[in-house]
Amino acid sequence: MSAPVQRLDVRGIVREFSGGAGVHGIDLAIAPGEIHAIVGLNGAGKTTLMRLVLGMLRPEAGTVSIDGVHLHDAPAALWAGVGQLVEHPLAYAELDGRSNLVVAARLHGIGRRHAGEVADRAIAEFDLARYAEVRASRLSLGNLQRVGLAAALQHEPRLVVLDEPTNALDPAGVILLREALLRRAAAGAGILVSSHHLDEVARIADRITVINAGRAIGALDPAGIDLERAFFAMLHADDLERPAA
Ligand SMILES: Nc1ncnc2c1ncn2[C@@H]1O[C@H](COP(=O)(O)OP(=O)(O)OP(=O)(O)O)[C@@H](O)[C@H]1O
Repeated sequence: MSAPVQRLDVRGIVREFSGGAGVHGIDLAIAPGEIHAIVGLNGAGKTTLMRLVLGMLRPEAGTVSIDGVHLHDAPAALWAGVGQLVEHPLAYAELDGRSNLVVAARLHGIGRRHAGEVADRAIAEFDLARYAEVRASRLSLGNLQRVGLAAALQHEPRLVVLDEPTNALDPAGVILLREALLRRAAAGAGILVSSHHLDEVARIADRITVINAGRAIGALDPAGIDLERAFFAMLHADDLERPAA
């Protein structure tokens, strides 16, 4: 029997910056229905890895496949099945929240007739009704983040990539996002998420990969009891083994 197609399959990906920073050969796979979290200190390479996965950065070596399709062969339609929030929330400052969502839905291949309906569902899902008609430029950071997350998830992507998505969220937003991700995973999406909040990650992730100095150095057990201690022990052992360049 052939191996099932992974939502995301990253093999030996490398992108090095001057001074030795970057990503130095990471393998990572996400099966349908799986939530895979990456954790690491500031500058470990999480965002760089996500930018490589999304084709925003070109790798020097290694491959990325989404649903079995190599990125360099990827038709535009493949991106309609991806939802991402890496760096700034997608938002046109002069458009209100709902209009931003309609534009994002259209960009992800949702037809004109359905885009409004999709946006309205996302507004309900992220509790944005009060802000639907507020210009993006006037939204608080957290509400802008909610709009960005809604835009990343509303078209029901098969692969979701989110970089530190809870950073600007209030506790209610954190819960809404958690539920939104669990629903997508239950429906078969693969989800890659980075975070600095080990406890939050442990609540939703099936797998947690630790990134240090541009490498994947091990996994944390989401059901483990003292994730923080295990995390720092892993970093410490890796730093001893491979002193900083
Ligand atoms: N375009 C670039 N040119 C040079 N160096 C870069 C570039 N992009 C990232 N880096 C460096 O690569 C390393 C990894 O950065 P990256 O943003 O991937 O880390 P991160 O794990 O996402 O960190 P954080 O938790 O702070 O967001 C850092 O040392 C960063 O300064």
